[in-house]
Amino acid sequence: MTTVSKSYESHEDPVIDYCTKLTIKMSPLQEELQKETLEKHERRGMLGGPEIFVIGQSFLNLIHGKNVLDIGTFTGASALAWALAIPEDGKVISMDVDHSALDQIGRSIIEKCSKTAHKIDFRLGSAIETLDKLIAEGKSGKFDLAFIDADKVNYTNYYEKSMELLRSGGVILVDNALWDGAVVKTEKDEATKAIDECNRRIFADERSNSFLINVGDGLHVAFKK
Ligand SMILES: C[S@@+](CC[C@H](N)C(=O)[O-])C[C@H]1O[C@@H](n2cnc3c(N)ncnc32)[C@H](O)[C@@H]1O
Repeated sequence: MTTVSKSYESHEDPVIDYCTKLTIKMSPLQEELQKETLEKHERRGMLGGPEIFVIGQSFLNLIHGKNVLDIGTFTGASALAWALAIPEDGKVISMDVDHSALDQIGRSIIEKCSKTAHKIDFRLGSAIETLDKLIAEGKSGKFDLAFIDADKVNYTNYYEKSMELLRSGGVILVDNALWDGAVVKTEKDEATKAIDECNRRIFADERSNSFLINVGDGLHVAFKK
């Protein structure tokens, strides 16, 4: 079985190489952040794939997106990608339980560009709590895109809360939706079961139009009706 590994990892499929080479476009700031993360962080495999960022940026352009939920910050690469794609008055709320990777690597790189940095609001704490707080503050229906990329056991919860917070026509991107192919295996650990459950929940959900694509580590795309 072939699944597509992240484009910054080595793999042996020349067709995938061809596709990613002719898809990935990164700003110098993104290149620096990717390089520093891959060179310096011991959990570098958590870094989002740049082809996923291009897809998300394209959706943001398509739907004229301004307000983004970035669920799982790590070194800030996905937050930076969305900030680069939204207008001056847009906002990315990026959430994580741990800011050590951001403080070690991403924050100083992102802050070099004042035109982009002010668009990102990094929130420390459980993403469930951050999303619930946004709902309690009356922000339901105010967001254009949600990128789900934090702890896998909460994927369905993140999907549900994102559906609540998105406006009609908004898009949810669920990263790692194939989990290196583990979703099709008979034996599944807790994370794999949770991703599989979320994929099936999205497929059955009449509130959205969706498709699951074999790009990167799998990307489930759902447009809120
Ligand atoms: C795969 S990384 C995010 C990668 C990032 N989106 C990117 O594109 O480079 C997942 C992140 O989720 C965070 N995380 C794990 N559990 C969490 C939780 N319950 N709430 C918020 N963040 C969580 C981890 O600390 C980690 O930084």
